[in-house]
Amino acid sequence: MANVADIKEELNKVLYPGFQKSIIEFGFVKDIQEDNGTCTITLDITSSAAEVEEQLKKDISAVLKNIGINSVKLNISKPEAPKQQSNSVSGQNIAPQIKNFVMVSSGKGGVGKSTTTVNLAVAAAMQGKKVGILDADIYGPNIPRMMGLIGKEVEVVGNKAKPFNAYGVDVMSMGSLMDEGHALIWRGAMIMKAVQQLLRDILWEELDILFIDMPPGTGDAQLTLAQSVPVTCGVNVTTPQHVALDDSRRSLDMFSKLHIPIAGIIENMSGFICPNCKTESDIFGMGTCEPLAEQYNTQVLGNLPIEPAIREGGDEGKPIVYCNPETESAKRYMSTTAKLIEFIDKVSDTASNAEIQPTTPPGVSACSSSQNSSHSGDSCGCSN
Ligand SMILES: Nc1ncnc2c1ncn2[C@@H]1O[C@H](COP(=O)(O)OP(=O)(O)OP(=O)(O)O)[C@@H](O)[C@H]1O
Repeated sequence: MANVADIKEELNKVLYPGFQKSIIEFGFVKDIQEDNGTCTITLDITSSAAEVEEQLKKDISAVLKNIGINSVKLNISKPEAPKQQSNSVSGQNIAPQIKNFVMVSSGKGGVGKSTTTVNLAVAAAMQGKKVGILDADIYGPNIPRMMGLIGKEVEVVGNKAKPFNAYGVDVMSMGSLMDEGHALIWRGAMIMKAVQQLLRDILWEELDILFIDMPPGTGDAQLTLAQSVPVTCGVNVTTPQHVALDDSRRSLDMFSKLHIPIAGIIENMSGFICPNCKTESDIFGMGTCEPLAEQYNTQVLGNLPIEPAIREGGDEGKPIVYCNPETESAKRYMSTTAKLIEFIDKVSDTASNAEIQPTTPPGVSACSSSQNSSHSGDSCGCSN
């Protein structure tokens, strides 16, 4: 009858799949028990792949048969398989301390994307979340003004920059890192580097949600972001006019191509609330985003009216949702944010960027068709 030493000798012949060393040499065999012809082996392996486990079972049974053991019980402990999340085989995440990344996009400029980002972020902080805003709108970084941070110096710790904090929200903007009024001509590779540095070289604390204010359109910044971190979901901001909705479609298509779950559309400048009589009137149209949302199997997260206090809040660095919470707009920002958080909670564990691979060699723009193009506002190379 075979004893534990005999069993160990046989197991020394079992190679770990894909390697030239045995499971004994690797130290994977943690325990061997022999009881009346039944052998119980405890293995601690490093792969979560089912094929590895199957192969080991086959090989161990085969070698033990040689010494008359036909009944083998294997207890294999292995690492948990990584969770399949939304959107790279690389699965890059250069800012793992942040739980959720929300990409705020718009098909075109001037629809209120930055205003919306600020108020959503402040509202989320007011609802108890640890929140940050990354202003990646390199062509028009407006977040410092809207958060009352104009003229504030960036604090550098070691070789990293510390985010500002305003209204309970951590904030960093390209605008705070560039000389004021200094316009840069951004090329594809520069954009990619800037977006990555804003994630990697900023001392972001542990956050529940990082809201990312993207440049308008669908270009290098969007693709780089999706390749660098697992984006939890995307929010599209639009105005209700049909011309704006056409641009929004491109933005929503981009989310789909990048496997980013669409949290919803925010219809901004949806009706006008008169500051005097408080009546709401239709200016650019209202409710036109519902069919668009249906088409993309998503929802309208909220309708924000044109309210002069929203613009004033932006210009003065006093977000309406925090500074004028009694206004209709502030209430709508709060309910829109609650809906967004509900969506984030639903999809949070599924976000990944494992399928998004660089489409061009490092240093070359992934999206621009020409390396010399300075601003590829609406060219999404991801589709090529
Ligand atoms: N609902 C609103 N009511 C009143 N004013 C608004 C509203 N939304 C945005 N605005 C104003 O419209 C202007 C453009 O807004 P904002 O800068 O947020 O747009 P944007 O889409 O981020 O633009 P860009 O992409 O060009 O940076 C700002 O002056 C802002 O205060």
